[in-house]
Amino acid sequence: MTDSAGQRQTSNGLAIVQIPVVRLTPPRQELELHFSQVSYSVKSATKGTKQLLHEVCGQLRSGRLTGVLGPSGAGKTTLLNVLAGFKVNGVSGQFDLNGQPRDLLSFRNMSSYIPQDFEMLSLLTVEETLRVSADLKLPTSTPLEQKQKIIDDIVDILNLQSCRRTLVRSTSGGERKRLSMGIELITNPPVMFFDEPTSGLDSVTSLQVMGYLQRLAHDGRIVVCVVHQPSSNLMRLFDDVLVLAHGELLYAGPQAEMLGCFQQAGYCCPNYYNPADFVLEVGSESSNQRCDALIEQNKDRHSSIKRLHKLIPDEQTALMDSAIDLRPDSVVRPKEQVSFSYQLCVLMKRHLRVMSRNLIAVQMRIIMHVVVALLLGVVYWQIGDDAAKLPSNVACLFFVMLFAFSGNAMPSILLCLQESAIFIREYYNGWYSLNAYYISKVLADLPLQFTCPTLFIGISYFMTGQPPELSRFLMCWAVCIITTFIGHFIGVIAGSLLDMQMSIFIVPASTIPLMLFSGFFIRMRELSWFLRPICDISFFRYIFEGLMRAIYGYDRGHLSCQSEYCHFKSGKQFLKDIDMQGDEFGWDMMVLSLVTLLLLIAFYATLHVSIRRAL
Ligand SMILES: Nc1ncnc2c1ncn2[C@@H]1O[C@H](COP(=O)(O)OP(=O)(O)OP(=O)(O)O)[C@@H](O)[C@H]1O
Repeated sequence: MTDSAGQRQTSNGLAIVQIPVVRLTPPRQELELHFSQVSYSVKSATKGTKQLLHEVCGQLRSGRLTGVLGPSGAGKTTLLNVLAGFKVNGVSGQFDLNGQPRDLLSFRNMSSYIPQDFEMLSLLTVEETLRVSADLKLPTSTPLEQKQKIIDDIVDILNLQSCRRTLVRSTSGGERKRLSMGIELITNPPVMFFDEPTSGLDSVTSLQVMGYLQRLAHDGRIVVCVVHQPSSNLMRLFDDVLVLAHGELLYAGPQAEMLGCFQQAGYCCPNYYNPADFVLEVGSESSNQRCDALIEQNKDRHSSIKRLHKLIPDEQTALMDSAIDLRPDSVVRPKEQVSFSYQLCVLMKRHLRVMSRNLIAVQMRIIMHVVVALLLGVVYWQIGDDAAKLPSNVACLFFVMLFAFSGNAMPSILLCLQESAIFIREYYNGWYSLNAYYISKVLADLPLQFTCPTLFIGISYFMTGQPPELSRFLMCWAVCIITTFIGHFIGVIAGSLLDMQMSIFIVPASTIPLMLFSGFFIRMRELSWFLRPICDISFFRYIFEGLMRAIYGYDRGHLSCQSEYCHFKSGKQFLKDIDMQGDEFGWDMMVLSLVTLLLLIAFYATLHVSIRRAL
């Protein structure tokens, strides 16, 4: 019987995955990656150097599904990263591809790596996600029909027809796993690495996902996947296995021969016992002689397979590693397939599409600006021209500054947090350059940076009764726009550099104290001499000064006085009293533009740091 998920029940009740008949063109070349004496160490702040892999040996072959097994903390993910070429610093040993020393860059070009937490943009549909992948990963010369055919084939192969037009965030865990495979399958890579592709899935969906992996392998690819604790059903799908314990390989070879090798070393698997559970239990034992026997046995087995290549001596390895250290980017990152302008165009379209669907960071932000502007208008209704209410009007303008800044800084943190991991993965897969991502991100965010402050100042300016002069309105609008830019860039810088908790703490903690030096809470001449320089670097000072000058400067003349006594009747006199005399709006804008420029540069540097840090 076949169910809707494409599964058939056998007479003994086991679910068997029905793989659709559509096939991607099998990879042309047969590959065999042999690795020997591979070690990997990291420098840790507390313990000096820590060795995570100890001279492991084994091989990966086309047409075979290889499972990486081992207890938690054994080094499975680390080994996968090293084999895939994602980790280069601190790696030593020999990697041979079809008998020749592996060229890391071309290997990275022909392989794909699907991490456990494969981040995708949740506001694109399944088909749109595959299309972006096709647009950026296939050469520009690929005709549109061919791209569509590849997408259709992948949708069929991975059984994604039913959710083709569903947003990624609404898909099930299994569909998301299959989509992550689909994204990487666009280029039909001959080598695929998967880290825990079944994590978080139920046993039937896990079997289905593993069935797809087996199919990809049997089509002629090297497919390697880490599986935490495979059931006996899953275990049967593996052709080869790598069994890790404490960073050592206990066994690397065909699954059929695994239990025999363990038996030779004195470990006998009981009848009717899941072999995966058995090897995990052996691997969990603390190091003893029999485990050492397994490790030695595995090393002997693989050194006899490949004695032709001399190992890289330690000194030479160290040299190679330090060379890699200097320019890791160019070593592990394949070159982009499409031109810079095409990358920019695809990324812009994607950013805008995602933004248009982003309820919290975009739609709610727009609504919030309108609602707060109306509230401000009601609270400070028509006070702008009344000299008796001048202090209230100044508080109103201070609020405008505060809201334009924080109403954009905080939501922008969210915009970047969601995208950081995706950017790093796509960048390292050679989808686009850092410059293309940076420019598209800055440009695509611009419409929002103009819409929100324009709506906000447009409503609040007239409701609060500020002077009905176009030039003064435009000056206030310009200050609000630039304040929004500053808030936005501070938000995205924090969001791409720090995690959510830190960003939400750091942004207000580092900016709100600067408001003390804006000239609103205390006049500059009243500050202690050693605090005055802070006013010069507080961008809030220039924002507030700009708003004050726009409203009260430039020959505003006398304000109307609706009370018996008004202390400040002229704008000029008031500005003088708060140390903001002089019609220097241009100067304020120049400083604020400089701050924006510095933040733009800082954002670029932040993206650069985040890609270096990911290596
Ligand atoms: N950068 C690092 N610095 C120090 N130790 C690390 C670092 N990365 C990994 N480790 C340690 O290396 C060991 C292997 O980690 P790895 O993530 O490869 O294990 P794993 O077998 O995939 O575990 P799990 O199945 O629990 O995901 C762990 O003990 C881990 O704490």
